[in-house]
Amino acid sequence: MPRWWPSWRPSPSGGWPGCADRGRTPYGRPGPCARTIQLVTTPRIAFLKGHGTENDFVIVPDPEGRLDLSAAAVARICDRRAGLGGDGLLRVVRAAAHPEAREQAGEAEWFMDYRNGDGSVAEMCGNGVRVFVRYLLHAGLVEAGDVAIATRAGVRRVHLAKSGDVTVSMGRAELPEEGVTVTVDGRSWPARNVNMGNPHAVAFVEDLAHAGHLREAPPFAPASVYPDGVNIEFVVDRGPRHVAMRVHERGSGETRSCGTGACAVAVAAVRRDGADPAVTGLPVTYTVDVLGGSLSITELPDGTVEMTGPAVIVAEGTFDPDWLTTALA
Ligand SMILES: N[C@@H](CCC[C@H](N)C(=O)O)C(=O)O
Repeated sequence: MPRWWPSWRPSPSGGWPGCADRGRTPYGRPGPCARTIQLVTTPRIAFLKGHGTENDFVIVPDPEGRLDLSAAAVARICDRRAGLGGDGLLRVVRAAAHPEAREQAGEAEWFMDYRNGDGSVAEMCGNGVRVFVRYLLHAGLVEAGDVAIATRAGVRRVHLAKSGDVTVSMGRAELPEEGVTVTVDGRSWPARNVNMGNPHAVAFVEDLAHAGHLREAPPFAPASVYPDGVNIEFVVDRGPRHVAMRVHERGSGETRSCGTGACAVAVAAVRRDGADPAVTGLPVTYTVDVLGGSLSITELPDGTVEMTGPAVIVAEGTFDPDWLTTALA
């Protein structure tokens, strides 16, 4: 049974709905309205905070899909000074309750509605999906073992134990021929185009410092290769089957890790190193160091990419209703 179970939304007028029809939770148990007057006037929407290799997220459980989170509201929640702070937001919605998931979720009961820190929608988040499943386990909504999660990039299968690292089957990478040239501070590199459900441009560089401050998205050309923007990874070698990366994430800026980015980097390194499992018939594993830790990425002979890494829940609480009403307005 989840500990936090939002079942309210602000009324269109900005106030909170009365409790006449809200006295019971979706499980039929008495809800707060049935118990105290104070909670009637201050209904609480839950949040949690979590991270995977320091790519951090605000988690908002919204099983019945009742919250209307505009881009501006997400950006406000993810603001590190005026809000809770996060690289992105994970809204936890039942697949059956979300129009983007209903048709394609298959056996997946839960849909990961991922938003970048600026409120933009992205297809997939590799660190996010591990944290998402860690939350489901924490809230008692799934059991340890294999769990299917619906995302905008399709269903992803996740293996999690009660504690420790989480493994995600990230699907196959797409490697369109056309790449781009990325430029920072007068230096340019060719970047490989790798799609892990979301778009990445992977540039092998001599020194990670050459990526500069990464406060703004580095320019790339031709722009037509990524009409919806791109995540850009800068990569150096650390040893055999071992690389390190920095990333500028579309919609979030420089982050301390990007799971889909680490997969894209490993897939590009596999091709560069002539270790393609489809050719050798052997799985190959790369360690990808990110600023916030390390991820282990394996490509299998059928082209499937698996990612293993940590997923941590840090805190849980409730939004101040007045603040949230303003943020959602
Ligand atoms: N941090 C994520 C990727 C999040 C989405 C990305 N910024 C995009 O817009 O595609 C990850 O761990 O994969």
